[in-house]
Amino acid sequence: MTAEFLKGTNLYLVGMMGSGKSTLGKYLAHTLNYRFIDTDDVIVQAIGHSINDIFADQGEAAFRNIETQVLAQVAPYTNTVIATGGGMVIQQKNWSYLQSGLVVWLNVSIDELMTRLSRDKSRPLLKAGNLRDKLTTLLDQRQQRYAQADVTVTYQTGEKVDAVAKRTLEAIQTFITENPSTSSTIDR
Ligand SMILES: Nc1ncnc2c1ncn2[C@@H]1O[C@H](COP(=O)(O)OP(=O)(O)O)[C@@H](O)[C@H]1O
Ligand SMILES: O=C(O)C1=C[C@@H](OP(=O)(O)O)[C@@H](O)[C@H](O)C1
Repeated sequence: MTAEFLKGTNLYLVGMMGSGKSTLGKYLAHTLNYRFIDTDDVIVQAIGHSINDIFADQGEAAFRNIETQVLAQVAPYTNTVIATGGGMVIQQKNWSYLQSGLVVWLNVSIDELMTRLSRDKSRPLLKAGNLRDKLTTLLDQRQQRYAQADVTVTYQTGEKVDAVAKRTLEAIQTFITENPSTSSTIDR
């Protein structure tokens, strides 16, 4: 599929850990013939350590700085789907990069995130304590930021990635039709 309406604009996927940004991002990139980048993967490759180890050795603040640097590096690209880490939205300065493209919030319920993440060991912020409490606290802190996205796609129970992707592209198309000046990769 060539999505003429996108005009090469990058798509940034934001949302909670486990919301499916990487899964949907790969699918969308394949569908659109776009490149796919996962900012966490870029960080792991650049630093040579897992996200868990970076948090443990250098702390969250250092991770957030690296995350911003990676975002700054990928922002000039075009024709790219970028799956961001769940905390990318926290820092306001990151929004200047995110808004160089089109931002999509993958909004997934805490119950669904619980199902997906209950056995996960790769996410340092979920390591200790009660998973539901942690997710609820993080979502409370971040929800307003996620809601700054151009497009919100709310996951419907049981929906497979192809169905989520179809709805995402429809929502993006509607957004661009209603906001024609935002479909350019420059001067947003
Ligand atoms: N539509 C979906 N339905 C069910 N499980 C999903 C869906 N999309 C992703 N997942 C699963 O949820 C987990 C987290 O997905 P992932 O893409 O890594 O999320 P994120 O990149 O947002 O952290 C993975 O196990 C993935 O297979
Ligand atoms: O929500 C967060 O603060 C984080 C989300 C993770 O990415 P995913 O959203 O891809 O799991 C990763 O960047 C790190 O563990 C911190």
